[in-house]
Amino acid sequence: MIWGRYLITAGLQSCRCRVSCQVKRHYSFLPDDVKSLRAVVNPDISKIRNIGIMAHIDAGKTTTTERMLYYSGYTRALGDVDDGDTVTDFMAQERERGITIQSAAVTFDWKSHRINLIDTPGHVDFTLEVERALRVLDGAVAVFDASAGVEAQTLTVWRQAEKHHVPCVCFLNKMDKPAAKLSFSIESIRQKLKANPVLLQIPLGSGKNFTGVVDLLTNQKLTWQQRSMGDDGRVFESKPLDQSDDPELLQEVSEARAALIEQVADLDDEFAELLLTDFSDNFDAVPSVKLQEAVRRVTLARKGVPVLCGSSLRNKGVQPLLDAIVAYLPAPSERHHDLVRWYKDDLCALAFKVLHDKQRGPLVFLRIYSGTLKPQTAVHNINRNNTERMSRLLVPFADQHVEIPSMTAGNIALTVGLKQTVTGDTIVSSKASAAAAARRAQDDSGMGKKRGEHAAVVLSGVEVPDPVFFCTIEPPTMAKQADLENALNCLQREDPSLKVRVDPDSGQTVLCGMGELHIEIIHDRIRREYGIETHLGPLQVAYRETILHEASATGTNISLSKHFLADCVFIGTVTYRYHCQKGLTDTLTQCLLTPSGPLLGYPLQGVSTLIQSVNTEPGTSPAMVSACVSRCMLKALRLAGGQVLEPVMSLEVTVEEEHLSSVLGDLAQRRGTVRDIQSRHDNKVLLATVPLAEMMGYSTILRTLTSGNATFSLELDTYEAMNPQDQNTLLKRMAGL
Ligand SMILES: Nc1nc2c(ncn2[C@@H]2O[C@H](COP(=O)(O)OP(=O)(O)OP(=O)(O)O)[C@@H](O)[C@H]2O)c(=O)[nH]1
Repeated sequence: MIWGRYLITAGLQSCRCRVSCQVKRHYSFLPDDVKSLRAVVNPDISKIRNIGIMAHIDAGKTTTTERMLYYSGYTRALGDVDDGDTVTDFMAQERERGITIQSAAVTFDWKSHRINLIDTPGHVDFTLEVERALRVLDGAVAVFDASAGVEAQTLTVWRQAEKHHVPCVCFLNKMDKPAAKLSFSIESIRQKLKANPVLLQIPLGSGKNFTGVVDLLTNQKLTWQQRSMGDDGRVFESKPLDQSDDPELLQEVSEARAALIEQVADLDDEFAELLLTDFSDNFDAVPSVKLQEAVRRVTLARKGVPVLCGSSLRNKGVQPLLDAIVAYLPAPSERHHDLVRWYKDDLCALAFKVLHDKQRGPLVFLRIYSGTLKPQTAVHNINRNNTERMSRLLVPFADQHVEIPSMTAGNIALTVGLKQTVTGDTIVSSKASAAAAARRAQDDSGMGKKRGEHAAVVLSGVEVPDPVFFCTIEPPTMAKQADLENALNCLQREDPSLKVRVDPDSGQTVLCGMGELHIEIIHDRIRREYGIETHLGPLQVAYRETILHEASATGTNISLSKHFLADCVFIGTVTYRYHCQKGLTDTLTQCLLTPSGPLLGYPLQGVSTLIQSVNTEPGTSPAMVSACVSRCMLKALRLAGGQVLEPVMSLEVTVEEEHLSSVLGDLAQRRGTVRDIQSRHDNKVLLATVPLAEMMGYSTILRTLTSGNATFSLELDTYEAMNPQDQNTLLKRMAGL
């Protein structure tokens, strides 16, 4: 039985089609034999590493994760994305398409350390999934295709890691490719990520002849001899470099080691001092353990990123990467998590992911920051201000889960029974514990009660970007509407980037998502997981609107014998003032927060409102004020003139030179603007901006234009005003003309 994979590289996603399948995985100790894990359910916090694997699509995250699981003893057979039988890509869509959609958590042990690893998606439509994972991780491995260096999505996830101050290790994968180049990749990390790469290894051989690496800290030569086709790379040779080795290699290693020592000394004062006091005669004599300690300090301080290389697919270089995770990435106790100190030893955890399981209901992933989590106990959700009972506690092994009696700070746990909890919620042991933490926070900061108990003791979540695409979704029959609503509710709890609303005019349910692929996957999941064959309307772009100039309007609303007057003025600066009767504030605020544009009813942006006065008579109802303010606003908006803003994407296309001109010609017809054309080996990398509305179905067109020899990535850049001609065309189309 074979899973075939057709890598159609010119795609919003790389599309790998299933031919036929019968997936059977062999887990080393699952489901019956989980002794090794149970033996150390709660390891010492210094031995825990909560890490994520992140990269551009197709860099090899899942392949690398598979090798880690295999070498750690977690699986007994190597999974392969191309065969659709990896552990972490367990959703049917992931296996069919060969891409990661959901971040999956796996727990395994490596050299007496507990590694909680999250494999994150590379496709831009699922960026939020990466950010949610990074929010709760202590370190990350950034995987690169060594022939491509830093690619578009790597930049995005790198920025996310920086935002959450997550120390990283870089892994230059695919060193077996003929175009793989160490110096090019290092330079692109330096240039594009503005990071400080600290090279810890030198590759042995290149392309097909890549056989291993030299560890610059220890001067050990690590070689993986491919004895047979099916060699799993578990066994490799480690021996010191000696004079019998190739003189060129000796020279290269000696220079690279000297450069490493110098670089680390520049970044770490303690190491510099050690060199100058104890090894001033011969820097090279510095013990590797001292160098390793210094590299660790540099990594944790995020002054530099260790760089390793290998080829996961060819089973080379993954064990040293695991060693590097343990050696250089931080334990939970080495990370500073604000707020946690207010809880002392009380439970404080963050819900960072929700999954719906048909049998067990919602499964909530929690990162425990302090205290201990136990099953069959009640926990308090600060964000929702409710208390829920947790029935079971599990350790996540991708789609397999092992039940455990308790879990301590620093770990990632999976809970059953929390039905109200949503991604981003803070979970504590009780309301009293939250109040005690709030008191500690106030005492410590010297701020009075005013600061707000809630804000002080809640862990910050993740910002959810606005969706850029939407379409209507309809059940096959009205009888299925309730089922569809339930499915959408469940999917929304899992995925905060999915928005669902009801169109006020047509009453239709509208799905709003981050891209074509995102909406396609949601549609597919409703069919497979909830058994509802829905119909999707045409995909539409989420435009915005703004006004052209300032305007003011006055309105009067008369009801029975009561009347009042409201004047609204729209101005260009951010000012918001209101003067009204007590009790009407909320109504007015609500009215101002949800205005829609005058042209097509899209959300307004860049508009500020000043209500000059609201005059009411005694007994005027808030609803009347609201209606009057709305009317005034509409009037003022019409007077202010409308302008449609359209989402403009940054596009990166990597294409063979011979196809460049046809890609450029096509882009011109799509109202694209070319920003730069760079060379990458034999390929050209085209950087451009293009309106999202012009990019529907681009993957198919690009595939045709380039005979499948191009890849592209698309990311929201900005919203721009449409020119009058394009705007008119859009208005006519929307009006059905
Ligand atoms: N030549 C070569 N190909 C590799 C290597 N590692 C992975 N690949 C291939 O690259 C493709 C993508 O690998 P994945 O592991 O799915 O990459 P990913 O980063 O997890 O992809 P997404 O989750 O979809 O973002 C697959 O066809 C792999 O077989 C490698 O070391 N060398």
